[in-house]
Amino acid sequence: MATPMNGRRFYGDPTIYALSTAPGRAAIAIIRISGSACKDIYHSLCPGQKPLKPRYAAVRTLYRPWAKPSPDNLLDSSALVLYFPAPKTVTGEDLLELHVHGGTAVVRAVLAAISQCSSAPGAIRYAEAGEFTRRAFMNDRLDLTQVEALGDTLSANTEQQRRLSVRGTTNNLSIRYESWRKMLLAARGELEALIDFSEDQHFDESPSELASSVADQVQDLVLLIDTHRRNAMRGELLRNGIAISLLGAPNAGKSSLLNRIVGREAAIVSQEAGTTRDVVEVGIDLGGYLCRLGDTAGLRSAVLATAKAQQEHMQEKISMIEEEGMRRAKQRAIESDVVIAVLSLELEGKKVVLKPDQEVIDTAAELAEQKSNVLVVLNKIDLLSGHASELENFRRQVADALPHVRLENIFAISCRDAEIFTAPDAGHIPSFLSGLIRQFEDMTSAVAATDDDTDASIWQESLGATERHRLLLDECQFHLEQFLGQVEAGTQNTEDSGLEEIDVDIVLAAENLRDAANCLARITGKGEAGDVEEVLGVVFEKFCVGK
Ligand SMILES: Nc1nc2c(ncn2[C@@H]2O[C@H](COP(=O)(O)OP(=O)(O)OP(=O)(O)O)[C@@H](O)[C@H]2O)c(=O)[nH]1
Repeated sequence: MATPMNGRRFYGDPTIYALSTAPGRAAIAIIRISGSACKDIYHSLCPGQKPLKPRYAAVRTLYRPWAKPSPDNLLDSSALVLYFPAPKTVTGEDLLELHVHGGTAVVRAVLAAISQCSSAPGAIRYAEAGEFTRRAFMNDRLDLTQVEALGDTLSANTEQQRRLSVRGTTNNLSIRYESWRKMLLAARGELEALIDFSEDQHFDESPSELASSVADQVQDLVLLIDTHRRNAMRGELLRNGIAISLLGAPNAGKSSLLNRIVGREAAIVSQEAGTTRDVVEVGIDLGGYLCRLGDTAGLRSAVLATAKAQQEHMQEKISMIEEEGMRRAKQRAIESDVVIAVLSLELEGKKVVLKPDQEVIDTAAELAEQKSNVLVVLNKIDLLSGHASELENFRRQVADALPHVRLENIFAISCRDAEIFTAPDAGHIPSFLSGLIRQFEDMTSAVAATDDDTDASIWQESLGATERHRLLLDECQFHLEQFLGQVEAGTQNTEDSGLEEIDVDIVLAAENLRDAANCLARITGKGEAGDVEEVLGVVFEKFCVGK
């Protein structure tokens, strides 16, 4: 059944068909058929009608197969039919497209008719999920990186996911991986020539010169791969969503802010401190970025009491449940891509004060020092009515307490004003959101390989690399570093012992280059058959029937 084609298994039989548009009532439904029986199916459904001109749309009447073309046997009175001959088709096989009227009964009747077009059992069957794309891959019409990008395109929900996946459907990523692989294979070839011919042939370079020039090339490649991996991680933020944590003292207004951002009452807001005990997570599209926004339990120092307890001169102990809530809040913040520390102004008698809890400040300061991903919002600025000039002082106080947070990342807001008023920037929430989206842009734009490399746009496509690519690149980098370590140690030995010949185990070094090249081949699907089959299952899981 299977015949070899371009070194891969050719998926010639059986012919597959499927409804490629969404099921349900619609103006038009498109049925795709791929395989060697396309022409036979056409002649069975459109008996006596003109042959199709390849790649031209034609209007045809569809009848039940093997039946007289009479009104009784009519399936669809006018369908648009297109025929694409192999091999330059989306699947690499003959392809027939039937654009029929989108009524459920019409579609069902045409699908049933297609399955009856051949008397040979199993020659024509309904396609499995992703089978058209699988055939495109098997017939070299798409490589694995393009297949993955296609899967992402189909599941893209936000604008940024769409942009990322559409970029990946070109084969630029594969071209890059292939060029790296070829470079490694050439380097390996040079090294192996040393083993095979060094005894009886003269080389322009001495063995040690050759080893160090190969090491220089490999070193450059390691830098490129490392940049590519960093960009892949940035792309993963777009694909998987940016995790955001709201961190702050009880009653600072975390739940109120979450509700203002989401635009609905996703979290409970209450005057009672400690309302949020566990992480409340909401998925949201912010400016085209998929985000997972988490409201967390309030953080407070053990010695500090709530406002009510303070007034009554008593201290509240932190219960075990609250302690667990705080632990989860901190853990979630550590694991998040962005942390929003919510501080609030409070009324002390008639005076408005900023009394941030030390636990919140310490946690935010530590996070800001480790990664520059902390934004601060100073909430409840409506309490300042009439004393708005004091706001700058409060902002400065926050900046002093959190020196690693940039001043432009400290925002003053009022969740209450945002709730009550309808003005475009009520409560300054939209200004804060613009700042948040700027942070997303910074985190997800491509980085260049070196500081001198000012044009990061050539790295743009690296954002489309998937987690699978990144893991294989990690493995590739490991082998390259092994190689560099061997050359370095060998060169050192040569120098120390005054040897003329380089003391590097060339066989082992070449083996590392081979393993590194193989990792790159596995990314594009040009690896060994077993590897390819293994990833195919994972990649095609995402696909729907008809794609
Ligand atoms: N004046 C004023 N009050 C606010 C503002 N934002 C929130 N509040 C009030 O502050 C109180 C606490 O708000 P929440 O949003 O529940 O605070 P929280 O940080 O989620 O509290 P916990 O769940 O206890 O951690 C509620 O009574 C809110 O109405 C604001 O901008 N101005």
